[in-house]
Amino acid sequence: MKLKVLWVGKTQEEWVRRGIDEYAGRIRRYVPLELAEAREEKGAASDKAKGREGERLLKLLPATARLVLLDERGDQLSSTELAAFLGKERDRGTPELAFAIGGAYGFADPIRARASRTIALSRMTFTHQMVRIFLLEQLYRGFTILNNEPYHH
Ligand SMILES: C[S@@+](CC[C@H](N)C(=O)[O-])C[C@H]1O[C@@H](n2cnc3c(N)ncnc32)[C@H](O)[C@@H]1O
Repeated sequence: MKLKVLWVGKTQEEWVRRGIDEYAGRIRRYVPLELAEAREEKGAASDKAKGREGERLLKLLPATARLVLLDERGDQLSSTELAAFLGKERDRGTPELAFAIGGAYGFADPIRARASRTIALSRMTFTHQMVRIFLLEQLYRGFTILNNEPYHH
């Protein structure tokens, strides 16, 4: 199984880029991982912006990929539940599992309709930049749990 993490807009801060590189490198010890960026829509009303950004995210998504959206209103999982989800997708032969992080206004309905599930990292709202690191760290943690490695306590 391959992983793909999609997001909207450039990574602005150097320290966020370093965090992404760190955890992406760790995840790649377990599975191939691709990171892909959709262009941010600037200067449009929020509904238009999230609609256009959603279309761009969908263009980056392979037809056979299962899509998981990150959204503060989604299902809240523990790290072990996320690990179990990754393991289940791997074992059922999912070729590509994609996680998408929205832009400043979140997701429009068409991309929500394409998703298999929606998960929250917390009920709190984080910046779409910081969620990149939080998600990648949780994916890495999930693989250490699946491999019985001493990272998750
Ligand atoms: C600034 S938030 C968007 C907030 C927007 N008000 C909304 O309704 O989605 C940008 C993106 O970061 C991600 N995000 C922020 N907080 C999150 C959380 N607690 N759990 C999961 N994803 C989160 C989501 O993908 C969201 O689309």
